[in-house]
Amino acid sequence: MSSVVCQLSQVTKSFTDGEQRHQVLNDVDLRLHLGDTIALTGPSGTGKSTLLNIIAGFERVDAGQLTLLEQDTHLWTDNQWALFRRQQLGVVFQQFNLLTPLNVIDNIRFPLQLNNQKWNIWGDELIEKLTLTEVINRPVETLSGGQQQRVAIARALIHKPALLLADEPTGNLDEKAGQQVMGLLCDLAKAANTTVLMVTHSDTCAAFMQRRWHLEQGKVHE
Ligand SMILES: Nc1ncnc2c1ncn2[C@@H]1O[C@H](COP(=O)(O)OP(=O)(O)OP(=O)(O)O)[C@@H](O)[C@H]1O
Repeated sequence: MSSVVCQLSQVTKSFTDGEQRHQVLNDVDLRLHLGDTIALTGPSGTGKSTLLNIIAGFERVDAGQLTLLEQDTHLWTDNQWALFRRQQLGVVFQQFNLLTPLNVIDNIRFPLQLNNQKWNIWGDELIEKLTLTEVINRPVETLSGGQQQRVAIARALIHKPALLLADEPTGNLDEKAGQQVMGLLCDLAKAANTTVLMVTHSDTCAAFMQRRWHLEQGKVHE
């Protein structure tokens, strides 16, 4: 049995809007093993991004347990969360979220710098496979959407994180660019032995993942 990268046990989360309490997650149990690739689908507003935010430590659970790399996060300090995010987590968003004053190579290098690591052959491979060689010195804001998302994937995987969280990574791309990005994301995550949890509204994108989970009315169903 491969190791467990992320486990949620009876996780509950709600938000308060004025007088109203809105229960988003209701006793959610799930487990991600090393190398899993999972698509998370579900109607708009059901809590898919909230679930990713909880796993990334940007939101805290109301009740239940979140285990990351077999450590209970309940008592993690802000520093422990920062270390987990820096060393073990990659994120890809719909809006790319690149560092716009920087060029392509400096965006990709950024996580390595945070971890005091040097550029290595994996970085060269990422650039080649993501066909970024020609644009390596260009400011990222001058690139197409597809190119920017390929930079975001390189930046998310450069430190070979245990877990990649992707929130509608193809949402801003046309179908052709979206499928290309999905294929590359899957191949490179596999090469890095990175587990992927990806939120998507697209059946085509979900089909790139090994498994699919559906979030509705506070529960995750396989
Ligand atoms: N920080 C917050 N404060 C208050 N309510 C929030 C907060 N974050 C999310 N919510 C609410 O929680 C619910 C779930 O939001 P979330 O963004 O997780 O849904 P989603 O499934 O990702 O939606 P979409 O598919 O439209 O992106 C929504 O009703 C949203 O308004």
